Amino acid sequence: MDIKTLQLALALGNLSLCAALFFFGLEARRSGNPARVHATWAWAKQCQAVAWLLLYFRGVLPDFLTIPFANAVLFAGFALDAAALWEQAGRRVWRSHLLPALGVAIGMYVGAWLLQAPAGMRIAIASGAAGLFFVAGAAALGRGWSGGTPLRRYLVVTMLALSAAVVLRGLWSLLPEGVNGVSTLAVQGVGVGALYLMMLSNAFGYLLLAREQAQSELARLEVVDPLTDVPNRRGFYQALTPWIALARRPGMPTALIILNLDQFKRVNDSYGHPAGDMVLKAMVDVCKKQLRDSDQMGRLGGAEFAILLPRTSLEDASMVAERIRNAVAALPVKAEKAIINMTASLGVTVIRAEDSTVSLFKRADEALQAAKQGGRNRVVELSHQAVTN
Ligand SMILES: Nc1nc2c(ncn2[C@@H]2O[C@H](COP(=O)(O)OP(=O)(O)OP(=O)(O)O)[C@@H](O)[C@H]2O)c(=O)[nH]1
Repeated sequence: MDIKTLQLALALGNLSLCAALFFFGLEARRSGNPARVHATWAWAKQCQAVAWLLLYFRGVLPDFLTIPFANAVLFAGFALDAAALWEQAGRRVWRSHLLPALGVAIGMYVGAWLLQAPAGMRIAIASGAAGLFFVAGAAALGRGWSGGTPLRRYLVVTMLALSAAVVLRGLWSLLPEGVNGVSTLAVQGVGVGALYLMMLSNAFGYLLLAREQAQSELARLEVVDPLTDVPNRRGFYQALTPWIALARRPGMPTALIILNLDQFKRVNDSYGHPAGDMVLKAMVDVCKKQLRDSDQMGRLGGAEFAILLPRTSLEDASMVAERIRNAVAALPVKAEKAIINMTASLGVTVIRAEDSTVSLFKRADEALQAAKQGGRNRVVELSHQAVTN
């Protein structure tokens, strides 16, 4: 395959990825889920498609377009490829490293062109820059090496090998012509072929990271409440299980508080659902400020929360609950249209040796219902006696 055909294949390959990303974004917007994550990768593909097209038309279009400009756009595309991989790997700090590197690469290449340096020098600069950005991308994939899948490791090794091929092709161009008896065309072919394979490896690597990120987000949402960012019922039960087992052994008890915001339905009805959401988030912040790091708060659903207090007696847990009740009542929540005053009712109990999750929550719920029936804005411990109001 000659170089021109490979350049055209690279342009078309990147263009088809651009088209796929465009339609992916369209679908996402239609389903009300705007695709924000793929923007960097889409830019990378657009830059590369434009650059390869310009390179393909070398000799037809003016030199400044097909040499310095095309290469600068190509470097930007490679840098953005690496950036997209780093973003998918969860590290967005790439800009501080990749942007200066891109600036240096473009500066060196354009400088060499303006100074009319030999073509071999320009090729070496371009290959070095490309190799650097490819290694940066491979490093993003390689972050998960120890726990990585064989596919991930294969892609890292492939990308590193292709980076090495690209850099060696650049170094070869610095050698005096004819030294090795290898045809220049063959070496050029290896270089552009490596770039083609890199386009494919990069796409696989990117999609692999995107899939892993989506999977870990799904796994997180199974146990975390997306609104308040505390464990949901399932997550809270998971955190509770070892403490129920531990309650069968002698030692300090573990306490459980159930908190329900009073008349929360009225907030939604009067100020709207978004205001209700703001109140829920604010309540979590208020409660967390009253808790120790070792305590665990979860959202059981609606306006109901549970708080686990390891190594805490019933008396101490009631004091904490009372502190929370005071804090909730003392802090008005600023919503868009109003300042909302809230109160909360709380039921407190400790885990007993014979408890199961069901019996524990039944008791805590009885205490909570007693607080509601006693007039709300109060704490009741399992003895069903209101300790305060
Ligand atoms: N804004 C918002 N509201 C929610 C959410 N989940 C449930 N709700 C609403 O929360 C309200 C729960 O009210 P309840 O706890 O049953 O009752 P209440 O009005 O607080 O009254 P008492 O508990 O008896 O004091 C219902 O109106 C639900 O529609 C949510 O995620 N956001």
